Amino acid sequence: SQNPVRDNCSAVGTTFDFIIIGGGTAGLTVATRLSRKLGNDCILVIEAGSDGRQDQGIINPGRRGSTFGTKYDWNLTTTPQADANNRSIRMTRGKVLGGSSALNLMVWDRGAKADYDAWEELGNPGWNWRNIYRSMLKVENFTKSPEYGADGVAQGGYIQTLINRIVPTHQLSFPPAMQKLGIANNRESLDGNPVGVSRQPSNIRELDYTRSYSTEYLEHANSNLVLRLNTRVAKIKFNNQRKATGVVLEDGTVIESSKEVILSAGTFQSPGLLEISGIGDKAALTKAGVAPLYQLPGVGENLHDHPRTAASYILKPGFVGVDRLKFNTTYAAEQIALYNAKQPSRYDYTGSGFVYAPWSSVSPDAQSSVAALARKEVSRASSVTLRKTLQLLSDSSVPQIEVIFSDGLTSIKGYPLPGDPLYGIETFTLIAGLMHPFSRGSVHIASPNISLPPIIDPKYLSSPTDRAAHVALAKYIRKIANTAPLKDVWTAEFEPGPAVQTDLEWEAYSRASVSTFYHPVGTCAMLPEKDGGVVSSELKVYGTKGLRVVDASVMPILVSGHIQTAVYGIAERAADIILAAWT
Ligand SMILES: Cc1cc2nc3c(=O)[nH]c(=O)nc-3n(C[C@H](O)[C@H](O)[C@H](O)COP(=O)(O)OP(=O)(O)OC[C@H]3O[C@@H](n4cnc5c(N)ncnc54)[C@H](O)[C@@H]3O)c2cc1C
Repeated sequence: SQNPVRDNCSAVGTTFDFIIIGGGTAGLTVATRLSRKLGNDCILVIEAGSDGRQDQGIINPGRRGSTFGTKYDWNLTTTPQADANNRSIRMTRGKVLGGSSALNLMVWDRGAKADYDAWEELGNPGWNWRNIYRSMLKVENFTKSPEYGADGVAQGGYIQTLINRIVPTHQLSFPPAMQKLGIANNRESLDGNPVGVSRQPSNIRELDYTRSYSTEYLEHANSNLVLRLNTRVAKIKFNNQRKATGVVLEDGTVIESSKEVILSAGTFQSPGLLEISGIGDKAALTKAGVAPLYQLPGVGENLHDHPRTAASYILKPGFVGVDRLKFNTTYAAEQIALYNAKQPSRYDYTGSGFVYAPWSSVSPDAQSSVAALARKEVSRASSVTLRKTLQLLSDSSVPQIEVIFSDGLTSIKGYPLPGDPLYGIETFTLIAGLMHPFSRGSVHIASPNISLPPIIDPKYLSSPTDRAAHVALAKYIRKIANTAPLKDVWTAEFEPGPAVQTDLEWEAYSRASVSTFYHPVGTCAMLPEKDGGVVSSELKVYGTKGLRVVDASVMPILVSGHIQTAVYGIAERAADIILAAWT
C-alpha cells in the first residue's frame, strides 16, 4: 500500500469502517483489496468458522474431501427432492477461514466468454467477459507447463495454480478416446473457449504441493484488516432510512460500520441474512416470523447448480490409482512419506482431465431433443435468466456438458467394505454435469433465529429438459468409457452397472443418483429489480444503503465451468467498484 496504514484497529472494537460478513472465498479477497488501498480505514472480517490453515485435511490435496461432514462443514442438506426419489442431498459448504475455497476440489477453470457476456446482456453494464476475465487473471500465479499453452492464465496473483504433476497411467487413454468421439484437444481452455478435451490447472502451491486458497490474500493484507473467527453474525442493522449501520452477533453484541457492510456469507447464507434483517419477499418473511422492511421478492430465489451424474469402472490388474490409499496401509504410508518429503506422491493428485462440449458434439439426437424440450419449457412468460439459458443452448461455443476423468471411486454406492469380494478394486470415475440447467429452486430462512439451518430446495431435475439432458449425459459417459483406447483399461462397470440400459432405466438412475457439483448460485442475483434482482450492477442491495453482496450468490446465471475463479473475479471487480466509491 502507498498510503499510511493504521495499526490501531482492534478485533474486539465496536466500530469499523467496513464490516465483511463471512471470511470465505469472496470475503477475504475483497477485504484484502480494501485493506491495501484504504490504509486509514479499519476493516473487520467476521467468520463463523475457525482457522484451518495448518490442518492436513485442508491443505493436503490427496485429503480433499476428508473435511466434508466435519467441523469445517456447515453440514447443510436439501429438502427431500421430489424429482430425485425424495432424497435429501448433502450440501457441503466451508465453515472455516477461507470458506468453501478451503474445502473445494481445486479445479481451476472459467467457462465460456458468452456465459459472462450474458450477465451484461441481462442488464448489468460492465459485467462482461472482457472485464471479468481481467479481474480473474489478477487472482492467479500460474506455474508454466508444457501441458498448457499461454492464453487464459496469468502470473503475479496470490493464488498459486499449476498443472498437477501426477497423472495416473489410465488417464492417458482418455484424450485419444475423446478425439475418436470428435472432441479435439484444447491446450488453452481457460481463455474463454473451453470446448475440447484438456488438462487444466489446480490451485496448488508448487513449492510444497499444498492447497492455495483465499487465505493467501490475508498474507498481503495490512494491519488495518482484523479478523473475528468463530463468530457468527445474526442480523444486519439498519437505521430508519434503511442504511446498514452494522451487524448484530449471535450473542447480541452490536458492531457498527461507518461506511459499508459487505455480505459474503455465500449462496445459502447471504439471502438468509437479508431475510432475517427484513429484506425479502414479504409473505415469506411474515411466514418465518420476521417483520418486513423492504419487499424484494428475488431474495433466495433463482437457486441453481450444475446437477451431477457419474459412472465408474473397475480397472484391469496392473493399474495403480488413488483407491489404493484406501485399502493398502503400507502403500498409503509410503505415499505420505513421499508427500512429506515434498516428492511426487499420490497425495498430490487432483482430477485434471476435462471435457467441455456442446450437445452437437454429443449427438445430433440429444441436441434436437434437448433443444425442443427447452423451447417448450421456456415460454414468453419465463424468467429472463431462463430465456438467456435457452439462448446459450444454441451457441456452439458454449459448453452444455462437462466430463471429468477422475481417478478412484466417486460413487453413490460407495467403496466396497472389507470382506466384500470387490474390496481392493482400483477404479476410475467419469463425473459429469449439465452446465446450463433449467431447474430453479430457492433457499429461505425457517425462522428469525440464525442458528436454524436454511430451507434449501434446489429442485434438482424438476425441469423436463434437465431430466432428458441428464439421461443423455449419463449415456454419453458410458459411450466414452466404451471407446478405445479407454475401453481397454477396464474390466467392468461398477456403477451404474449393466442392468441400466433403457431410457427409463437411465432416468431411474438419474433420479436415484443426481447430486451437486457444489456450484449453487443465483440467490442474491445481480439483475434489474424488476427482473427479480437482489443487487444492482454495483452489487448494492436494492432498497437499502451501505450494503452490498459479494459472493457466488450474485451470479445471475451459471457459467459453463467450475465457479471459484468467477467468485474470485467477482470479488476483485467488487473491490474496484467499492474503492472507486471511497477514494
Ligand atoms: C465441496 C466443494 C467442492 C467444490 N469444488 C470446486 C472446484 O473444484 N472448483 C471450483 O472452481 N469450485 C468448486 N467449488 C465451488 C467454490 O469453491 C465456491 O463456489 C466458492 O468457494 C464460494 O465462495 P463464496 O465466497 O460465495 O462462499 P464461501 O467461500 O463458502 O464463503 C462464505 C463464508 O461465510 C461464512 N459465514 C456464513 N454465514 C456466516 C455468518 N452468519 N456469520 C459469519 N460468517 C458466516 C462461512 O463460514 C464461509 O466462510 C466447490 C465447493 C464446494 C463446497
